[in-house]
Amino acid sequence: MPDSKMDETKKKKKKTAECCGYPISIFFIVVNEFCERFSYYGMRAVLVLYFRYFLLWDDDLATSIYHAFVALCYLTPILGAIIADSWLGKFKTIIYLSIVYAVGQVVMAVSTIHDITDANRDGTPDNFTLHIALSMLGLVLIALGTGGIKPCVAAFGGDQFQEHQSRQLNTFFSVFYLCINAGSLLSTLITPVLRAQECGIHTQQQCYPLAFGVPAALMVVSLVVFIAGSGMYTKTAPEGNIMGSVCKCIWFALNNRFRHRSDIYPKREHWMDWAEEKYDKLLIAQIKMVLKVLFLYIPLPMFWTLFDQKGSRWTLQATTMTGDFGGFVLQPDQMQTVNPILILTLVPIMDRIIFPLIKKCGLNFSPLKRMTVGMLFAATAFIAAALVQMEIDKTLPNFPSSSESQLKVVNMHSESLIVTVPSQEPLLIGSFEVQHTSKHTTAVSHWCFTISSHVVFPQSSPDYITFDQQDIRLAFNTTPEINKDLSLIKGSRQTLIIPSEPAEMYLKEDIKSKPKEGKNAVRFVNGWTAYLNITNLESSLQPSETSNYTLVSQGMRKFTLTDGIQSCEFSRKFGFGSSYTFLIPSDLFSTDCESIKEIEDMQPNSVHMALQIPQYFLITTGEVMFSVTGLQFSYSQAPKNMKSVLQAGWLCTNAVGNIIVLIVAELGKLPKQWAEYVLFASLLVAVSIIFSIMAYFYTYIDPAEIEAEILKQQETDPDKKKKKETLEMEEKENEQEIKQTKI
Ligand SMILES: CC(C)C[C@H](N)C(=O)N1CCC[C@H]1C(=O)O
Repeated sequence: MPDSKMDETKKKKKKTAECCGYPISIFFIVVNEFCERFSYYGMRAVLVLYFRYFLLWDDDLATSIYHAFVALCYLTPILGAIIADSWLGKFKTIIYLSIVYAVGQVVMAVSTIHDITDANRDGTPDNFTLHIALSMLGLVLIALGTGGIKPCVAAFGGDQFQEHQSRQLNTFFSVFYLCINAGSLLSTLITPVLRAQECGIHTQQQCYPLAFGVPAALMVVSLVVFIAGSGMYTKTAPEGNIMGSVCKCIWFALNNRFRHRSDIYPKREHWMDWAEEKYDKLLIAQIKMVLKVLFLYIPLPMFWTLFDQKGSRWTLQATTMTGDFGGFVLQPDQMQTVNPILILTLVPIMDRIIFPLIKKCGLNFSPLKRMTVGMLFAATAFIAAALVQMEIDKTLPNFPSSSESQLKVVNMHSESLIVTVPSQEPLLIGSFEVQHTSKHTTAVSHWCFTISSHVVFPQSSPDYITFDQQDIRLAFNTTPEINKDLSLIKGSRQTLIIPSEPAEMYLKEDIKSKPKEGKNAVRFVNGWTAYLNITNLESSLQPSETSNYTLVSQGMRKFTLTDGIQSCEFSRKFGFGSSYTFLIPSDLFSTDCESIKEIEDMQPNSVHMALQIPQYFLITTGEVMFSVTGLQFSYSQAPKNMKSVLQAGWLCTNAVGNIIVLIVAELGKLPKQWAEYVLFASLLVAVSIIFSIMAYFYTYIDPAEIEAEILKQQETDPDKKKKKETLEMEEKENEQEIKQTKI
């Protein structure tokens, strides 16, 4: 940094107002971060639902675009850091990119107003292309904004502290992290509630404009708060195109090293020293500092690969568990809020109790050691997740493999039927009853036939089901006897519905995995003599027809059945993740719906979501040790003119982790989920061992001290003038290049 500029900064630093040892400007920065994180996580909480239920995308497209957006948000920090450190400085970069961000949020909120294209006022947009285009534009702007400002805000916060405030500087990063999580916690609780409201000009629909509008408003507040602190900030001016100089210096060092590869040339301590002929010692030393830290970051994405699965695999795991806590019911996706809640409690505990205690015990718990231990905590979290998964697996239904089929027979005929399957006991199926046989595999290797075994009804009269090698054949004791050949779908569960007229029997595919989001799948078989309208079903049910599954949430659910003349109500309490087929008998209305029979296609979840708390506790403890420390470390080890760049490098580890999750999700899973968890835990243990070895060879530095020393040396260095001239020439060349490109 030119000496005049450094003096200017020093002068400004002296003027900063303090409160309890902290610069007052910090208040504006942490409030800004709180609002920004509220805005980001609030918008993210309803994004997939917006894709799925407003834009009507399928699950795969919705989740892919969502993950691509998250990855982009953690890649754009590089851009923000380059703009800040090489061109605008952190303050202006934060302001300009926050404007981009707020505009993005507003565009996103506008894209969710269905009325803007709903000319026929039917409640659905008429021009999806416009809504998609607007939302994609909004998301790109948001990604640019949120990612762009992220490395700058943390580094800008650090810049506010003076040399004598190093203890406060460390606490700042913890408070900064607390604000991130307080903002994200509040918004992930609030925005889904806002979405569930109904609003609209012509028709009332789910209120996405409010769910996206409130985060947009918070982003504007964030910007206003940041500008309000303007007069109090310590603003370090950028030192020209530092990133351009860094790239050129590295390129020159590599080239020069290659040109002098022969043994006749004496070796130099570091390959970057080959830039000494042309470049300033200070720049070379600064590049060395950054490269050393970036090298250390190579194994770190693995931590985020595990961490980011909280939102995907762990939430899926929660959908196979029960969230009934007695007084309140927790939905599977709400389990994720345990992470920010724990952050809010664990950060102060670590900072105030655990770390000071470790220090008192005389142990040197250096930042890199903390990060290694953080990784080990995350690995144990995955072992805990594997143990929970094993418990869940014990309660899951025995789904057919890809070479098996499962069949269940439902008899809605007025008389009992008997079914025989070769090499099995004959089965009696009473009228309006269900019969399931135990698993049976035929001798033919490519054709496995399994009949599930949930409920066993008493057997009384003999009749037969037969099946040949490819298909099954059913014979019924009706006059004349009915024979039916059926082809079962491999890897599927099917129900054979035998209606009041057995000759019209048909197969209906059953649900073959746990219903989504912990909901319950229900369907009805209409044994009533006329069509029926049932609440929650898409269309009316013809006589003998079986409806498709419809998903209902946990709790007491009421169904009204009507044939247009008579009606009755049927209520049932549901747990999580169950599936039922309800048989509607011919005496439906005379029994006031009481005679409806239920078949449990799938048991409700029985393992409690509270069992996930240990894994959340472990991963969050790991996060506090890894992420908060990483943030501090990236700031403290960066040269003053590349603080944002190193913050961006740190955030990049998160982006790469996210991308790995995407790839892993695409590549598919191990057959057993618990095995996948153990695999990830083992990989992270291996990576943390590698990281600890790398950390062992890392020497902590005080960049400011090194920089001051080099500057002092250069004062007396006769070569200094020459190198300064070269640098100035370079800068002029740069400027000319830029001018020419503009022309
Ligand atoms: C996922 C939580 C809502 C937030 C998380 N605990 C967290 O603070 N972060 C995850 C990535 C880095 C950091 C953030 O800056 O959001």
